[in-house]
Amino acid sequence: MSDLVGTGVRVSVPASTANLGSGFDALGLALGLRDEVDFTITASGLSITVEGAFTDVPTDEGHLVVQAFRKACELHRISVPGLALTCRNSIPHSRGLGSSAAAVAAGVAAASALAGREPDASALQLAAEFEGHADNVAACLFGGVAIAWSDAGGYRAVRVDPHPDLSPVVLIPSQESSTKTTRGLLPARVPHSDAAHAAGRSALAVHGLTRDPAVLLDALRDRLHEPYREPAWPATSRLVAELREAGVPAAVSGAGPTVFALPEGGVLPAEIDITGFQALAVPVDVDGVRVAPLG
Ligand SMILES: Nc1ncnc2c1ncn2[C@@H]1O[C@H](COP(=O)(O)OP(=O)(O)O)[C@@H](O)[C@H]1O
Ligand SMILES: N[C@@H](CCOP(=O)(O)O)C(=O)O
Repeated sequence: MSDLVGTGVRVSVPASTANLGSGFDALGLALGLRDEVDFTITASGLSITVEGAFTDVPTDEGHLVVQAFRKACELHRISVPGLALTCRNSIPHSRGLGSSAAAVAAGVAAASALAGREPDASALQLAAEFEGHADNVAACLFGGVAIAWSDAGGYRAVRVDPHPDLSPVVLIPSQESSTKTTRGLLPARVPHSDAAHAAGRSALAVHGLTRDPAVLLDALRDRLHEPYREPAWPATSRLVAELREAGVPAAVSGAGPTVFALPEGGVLPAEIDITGFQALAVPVDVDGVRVAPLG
């Protein structure tokens, strides 16, 4: 019998907004909207309880948190005879707010904790390999602004402190959009001038997110993914354009269809028409994943 039976951890994971416009597949920002998952190691079987606003997920081995947890347990050589999971979901699914990255990060962080480890570079590697988007995963694990990349050694990221004046508003439509589907809209090649545009703007975005938010209106403009994905969410593209026109730094959040905006003081100009979107002011999250023993 595993000596873990009867023990457990509570994991709290933040939402994240990836890309920040010009930083396609590279930049992420953690947001203070959290899912919470309780993992209890039992003698046998699998039970999953899902509470909260977003409950339409499998309740068997197909559950994303379970899949990531099992994979990470294998890596840490942890034997888990049975598992009881209670999920309290607040991050909207398939809206571009990193719900899948949060689910995977929760599973990986729980296994790390049972192995007596803090979530570290190997947790990033495992979670990003599993989920596919290191920009979301790094922001979710480590909080703040993530700069992510990959090389022959795997997925890497650095965390930088966000500027304290960032006051994000996310505008969430009821429409869902699958990240996998909209990645299929991206071309294999882009013009050299668009690549150069992205290099400059994404470097500027890091400066804006950390040192000088005044440059963000320019910095968040993108040519690498937003124009190609527009057919999947035309209303999102219109709202991003309207916000930029009004001087508000804005971008498509992740693979959409949520709109990410940084209005001054966290208040959108009254003239912006947000019909069809739910506006939610969410603070920047600086903590990343939190893990505590279940008591
Ligand atoms: N908390 C969760 N528990 C289980 N599965 C989840 C959870 N969050 C997300 N998922 C899975 O991930 C899918 C959404 O992933 P994706 O299309 O990448 O969108 P998002 O931008 O929300 O990450 C959901 O349909 C669901 O299958
Ligand atoms: N860089 C990825 C980010 C996907 O984020 P999500 O929150 O929509 O899953 C992409 O743009 O595909």
